[in-house]
Amino acid sequence: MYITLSCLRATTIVVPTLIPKTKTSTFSLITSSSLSMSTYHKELAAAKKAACLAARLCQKVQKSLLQSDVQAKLDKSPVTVADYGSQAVVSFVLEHELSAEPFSLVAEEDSGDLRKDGSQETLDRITMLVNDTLANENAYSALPLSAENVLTAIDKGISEGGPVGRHWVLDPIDGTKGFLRGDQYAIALALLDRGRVVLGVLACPNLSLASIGMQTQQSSASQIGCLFSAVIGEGTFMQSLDGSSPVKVNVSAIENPEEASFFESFEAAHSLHDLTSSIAKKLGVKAPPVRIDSQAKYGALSRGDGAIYLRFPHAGYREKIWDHAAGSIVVTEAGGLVTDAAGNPLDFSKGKYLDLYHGIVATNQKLMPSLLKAIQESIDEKASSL
Ligand SMILES: Nc1ncnc2c1ncn2[C@@H]1O[C@H](COP(=O)(O)OS(=O)(=O)O)[C@@H](OP(=O)(O)O)[C@H]1O
Ligand SMILES: [Mg+2]
Ligand SMILES: [Mg+2]
Ligand SMILES: [Mg+2]
Repeated sequence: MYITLSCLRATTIVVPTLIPKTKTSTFSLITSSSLSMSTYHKELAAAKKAACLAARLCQKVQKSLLQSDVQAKLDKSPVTVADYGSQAVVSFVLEHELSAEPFSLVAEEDSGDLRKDGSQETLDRITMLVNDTLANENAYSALPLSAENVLTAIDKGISEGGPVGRHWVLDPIDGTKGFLRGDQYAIALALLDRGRVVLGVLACPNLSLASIGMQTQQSSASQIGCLFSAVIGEGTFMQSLDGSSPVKVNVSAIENPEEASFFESFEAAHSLHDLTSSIAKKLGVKAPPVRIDSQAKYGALSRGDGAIYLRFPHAGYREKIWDHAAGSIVVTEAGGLVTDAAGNPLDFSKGKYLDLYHGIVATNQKLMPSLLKAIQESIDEKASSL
């Protein structure tokens, strides 16, 4: 039996489907034995709803991006009306769907620049986008939101996180540069419970439902827009952003590194492409790197499109938890491993930043030992050549 799951219906339960698993597919469908009410089912439904609504806002903006929609932050990185609007929508929806729980949100954006003189027009545009996005949500009596309400919703993301209690972690648009290019980006939302990631949702509006891996022929007719979701101990699922039934996904089972392909940042400034190419060479990887923006890389990895994700930022860069929290649980619940370059698990309990040895590595359990060895050799060689 099928029941369509709309990701916008916050209370919908995952429903069993009974189609046999194909030999080549890394997807498997949910069986009735896996149907259980998880500890985080309410939070998962709210997170999916928030991410889908935010994705809708982002899609609307990406279709008709105006020059005035884009600004530079203090660190010179770009931010758009969609980053702010997405953060306001997610913050508002989570707080209203889970009103019985204390609400703490660690998020990338804040309203500082929007409160400055000369920002009124931008703020009005964001407020209009947020209200348009939430217009059909009749359950929210607080609508329509004023500009001040929108600023308040954005600033709920001020929490520092940490090892105590629950904290939502949000990147309202991960891969803003990809978003601006019309390429990949993700709305990445996770829940920390006592410092551990227990739930993650990744909305990837420009990612096809079909594989983007090297070996698979891409169909231009493939539907675009994926929603990945994972709850601790329950696996990772993928569905279309407009609400198909979720299918269970698994990371690649490839054991021979020569057959593996790897993902890395599109932006060379975000990861040392020369180091990753040396690692790939040592491993015997034949395929060229697949460079795509954002945590869409984690989503693609979770369904086996590629076998490895390598991320080695330039010296001095500190990774933020919102760039990895949702993606890491999406991969680990699909059977993969996500560690730093020494094989240590990522520690999300330290506040906004991750303390890492060199970089972040994700792959399956079989490939990880040889991958870590190749990484260490490449790091040592690079250090001795300096
Ligand atoms: N110098 C440097 N090094 C490493 N990482 C950086 C750097 N600067 C930014 N960022 C973060 O990278 C996030 C974008 O993710 P990706 O690198 O995977 O995508 S992309 O290739 O850059 O498009 C991006 O996330 P968003 O700001 O949400 O887009 C940043 O948090
Ligand atoms: Mg980001
Ligand atoms: Mg961002
Ligand atoms: Mg940013």
